[in-house]
Amino acid sequence: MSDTPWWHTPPPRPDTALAARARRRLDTLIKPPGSLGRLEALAATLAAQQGRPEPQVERVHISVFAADHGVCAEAISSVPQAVTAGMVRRFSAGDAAIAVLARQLGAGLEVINLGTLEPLPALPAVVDARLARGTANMRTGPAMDRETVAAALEEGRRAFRRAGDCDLFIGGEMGIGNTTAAAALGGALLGLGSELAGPGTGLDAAGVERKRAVIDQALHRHGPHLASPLEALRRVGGLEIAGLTGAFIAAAQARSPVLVDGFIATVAALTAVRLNPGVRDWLHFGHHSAEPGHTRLLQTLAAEGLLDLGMRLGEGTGAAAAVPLLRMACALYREMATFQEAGFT
Ligand SMILES: Cc1cc2ncn([C@H]3O[C@H](COP(=O)(O)O)[C@@H](O)[C@H]3O)c2cc1C
Ligand SMILES: O=C(O)c1cccnc1
Repeated sequence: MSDTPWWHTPPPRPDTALAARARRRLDTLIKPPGSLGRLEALAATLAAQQGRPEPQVERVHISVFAADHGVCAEAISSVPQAVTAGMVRRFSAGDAAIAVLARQLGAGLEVINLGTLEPLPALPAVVDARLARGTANMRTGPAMDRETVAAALEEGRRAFRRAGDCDLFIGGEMGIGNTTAAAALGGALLGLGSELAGPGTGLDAAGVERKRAVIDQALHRHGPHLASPLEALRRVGGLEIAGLTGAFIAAAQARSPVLVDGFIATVAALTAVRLNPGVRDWLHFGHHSAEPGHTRLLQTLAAEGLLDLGMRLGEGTGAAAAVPLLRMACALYREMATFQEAGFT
């Protein structure tokens, strides 16, 4: 038995020989070299990650982690906290945005309730894994205790394992107040203050100022403890952010490519990379969110979102919207003729 927690175990490296082979093949296809732009790099990277000469993104699984936030007591969101549980019901009913997109893609969708304020009845496609009645208010104390953050990471790993043998994993989140937690956690990881805070669901300028003050007070209160990414996650993060973090690490450890969503999911991805740097090799970024702090997060991860549609919803929607591009990249790679096959000289 080792004392090192599972989330520190480095993932394998993608197969660079397969990536090189894929790039060579791409240059033989009937097009000017490089003319399919980032679709070419996508196909090569997916081949290397999947360990397959012919990459594919047929089987997609989406896990949406949901939880409430004690910091909502500080009036940092434009909507009431009860919307978190309300949306879990809509995910289950199949008429929320991510449920519609999952159907469009033929993707699996599972919701993991890590901590709505009130319990929910048993619902189709919802796993009841409530660890707490939401987090505690980060402004006045740690959001979670040590056991809870470890359990939330573990629930993320379990959710990924339930996804089974998929070609691509997407993690989404639902939690009113979680752009405050994500901005605080991102600020802690980057050694910033509240610069990453933005309107979230729709705060006005005065609301954003209030949100920034709450984040600055929380960061000040937790001070030097935030130097550890796990402590930062525990003190100013959220249950669903920890679930996402655990799922991303587990996916990388199992050689599964991950398509990261917007602002909150990217903070979880950054947390995963800080806990376990090799995770970065397994991440793709679906889009560039309209939440202003996303730009800085993507830069830090040397990442570029595939789409830039002004989306700012979360739930995994910005990642789901990019899946057709990944599918096209794979189809082009697999199905285009080579110059030789086409008889060109
Ligand atoms: C109806 C509704 C559905 C959502 N689905 C995702 N979010 C998004 O908004 C929330 C974060 O924003 P804030 O920090 O400002 O509360 C998260 O639940 C996120 O997933 C939603 C928000 C609403 C209102
Ligand atoms: O980019 C996101 O994920 C986002 C932005 C605003 C609100 N909820 C989610």
